[in-house]
Amino acid sequence: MSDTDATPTISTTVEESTSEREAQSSTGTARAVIESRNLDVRYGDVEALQSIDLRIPDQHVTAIIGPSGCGKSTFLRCINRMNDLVEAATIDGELLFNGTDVYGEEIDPVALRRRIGMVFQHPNPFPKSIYDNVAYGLRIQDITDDMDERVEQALRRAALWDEVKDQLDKSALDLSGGQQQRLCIARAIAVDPDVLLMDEPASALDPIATSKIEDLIEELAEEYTVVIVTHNMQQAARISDKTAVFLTGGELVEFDDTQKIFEDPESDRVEDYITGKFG
Ligand SMILES: Nc1ncnc2c1ncn2[C@@H]1O[C@H](COP(=O)(O)OP(=O)(O)OP(=O)(O)O)[C@@H](O)[C@H]1O
Repeated sequence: MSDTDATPTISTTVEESTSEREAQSSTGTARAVIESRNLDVRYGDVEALQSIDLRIPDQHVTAIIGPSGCGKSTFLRCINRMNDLVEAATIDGELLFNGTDVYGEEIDPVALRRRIGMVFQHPNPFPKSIYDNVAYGLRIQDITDDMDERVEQALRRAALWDEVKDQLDKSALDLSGGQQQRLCIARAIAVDPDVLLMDEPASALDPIATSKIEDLIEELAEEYTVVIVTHNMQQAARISDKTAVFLTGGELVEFDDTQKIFEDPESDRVEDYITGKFG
């Protein structure tokens, strides 16, 4: 289905939700931009997520932590329907983006992924120039006006402009790993998404590049909702506002303010995980 065929599109859904946004922000409570209700995911016989109920607040950083195989990436990939590409995956329950079920029949996954961008563990720039990487998403949306300005703004917001402004024609593949990852972030935000999903975005980077990405994530949360999967508990504690702890078996055990999770979790299992007793 093309974007123009999708009725209603994700864009109209977002516009319809403005009154909800205003109503909730007036109470001082962040609106949930993503909400899962009773979400179950299986890959064939493997139960990857069990009855996940989670509300991800607007314009904050939410970290998802937990031991290997507990379903963190699966949850992230459900949000923008990347799991559609996995034949064995079956999904039950509800996953709402601005109040609309992203698995609803009327939703176009390509349009959805423009509103919910994704950055992966290993930087994956296209084998094109720095400029063309950032311009890519805009061109496929037929946005051609003010292209130079849009590319510059995305690179600035991704804290990369000063390092690349004199070499925009250079191949993206010639950048360092950390620069490539910031370029991938610039590519994702050039189309002005609402949500950025990040799957261990710094785990392949050295400490200096990691620190730049962490600073950037905190800045991005002023404009976007960021959901980050990380194995690095210090990183989750440093940069996130909310933390969800998934444990083995695909269970969401606790979700709360990050400070509460790390200083005074309700669950003994979460405390054992945080303090390194397992996982
Ligand atoms: N494409 C797939 N096909 C079959 N099983 C899968 C697939 N992807 C994930 N799984 C299984 O689903 C479960 C959850 O995997 P997932 O990758 O979501 O966990 P994770 O918490 O992100 O792990 P890690 O921290 O190691 O990346 C695991 O048992 C995994 O083996």
